[in-house]
Amino acid sequence: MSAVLTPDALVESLHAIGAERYHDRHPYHHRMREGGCSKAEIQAWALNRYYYQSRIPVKDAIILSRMEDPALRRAWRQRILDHDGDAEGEGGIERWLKLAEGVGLDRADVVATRGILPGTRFAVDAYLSLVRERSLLEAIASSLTELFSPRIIQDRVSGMLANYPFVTSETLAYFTARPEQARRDVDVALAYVRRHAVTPDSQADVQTALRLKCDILWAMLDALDHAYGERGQVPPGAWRP
Ligand SMILES: O=C(O)c1cc(C(=O)O)c2c(n1)C(=O)C(=O)c1cc(C(=O)O)[nH]c1-2
Repeated sequence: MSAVLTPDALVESLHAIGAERYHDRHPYHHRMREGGCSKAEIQAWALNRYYYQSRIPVKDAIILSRMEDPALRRAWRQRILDHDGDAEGEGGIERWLKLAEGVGLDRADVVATRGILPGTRFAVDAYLSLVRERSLLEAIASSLTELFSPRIIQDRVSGMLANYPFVTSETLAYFTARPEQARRDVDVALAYVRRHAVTPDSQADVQTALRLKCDILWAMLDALDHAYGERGQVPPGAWRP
């Protein structure tokens, strides 16, 4: 059996997982930021990722429903507000729809998730299953890919603005608020993990949950690459440029 890690060593091991398998290493991400994607590939990314965006508050509501501690619920419920907003026309989901419209998609089609890839659906639904079926500690730990998101967001936004004339900073406004929100989300999740993952088994569970979440994000880009990249195998029923 492996030895128990200090909280700092556990966090270090999580960073090592991110360095190995976060989706900033995926070829689709690199192609996108370097200007190698067609407009259709950018549109496919926006369309498919909307499904992820739309499920995030549902995922957080599942996690919230499993929390017994009011202080933790207070901290966690902010995530739902970030995505749903406080009123019509506000919040991250609305801003993602603006992004999708900005790259030329029809809002109603995006909201209907018509034409999303089977791989996207399976990957995102796996995230919901994970937070429903595994322990609260693992559910919380699975959000820790946000440790790495500020970096990929900066990389993506600067690359897209530099390389695609049809992409504007207004279109990408979704990402403006995210790095700060992600840092705040991570503070809460990491404090919980440091406090509760104090045995070799629970620490291994945390690492496994983070790997699984990295795999989910990776699988989403794999699906896009397979359908809209060089191979161009668009599955039946999926969006065609
Ligand atoms: O742009 C990205 O690459 C990226 C990555 C991630 C992530 O690492 O999970 C999230 C987001 N964006 C994001 O915008 C977001 O709201 C978000 C919520 C969560 C989560 O697991 O609770 N991850 C992410």
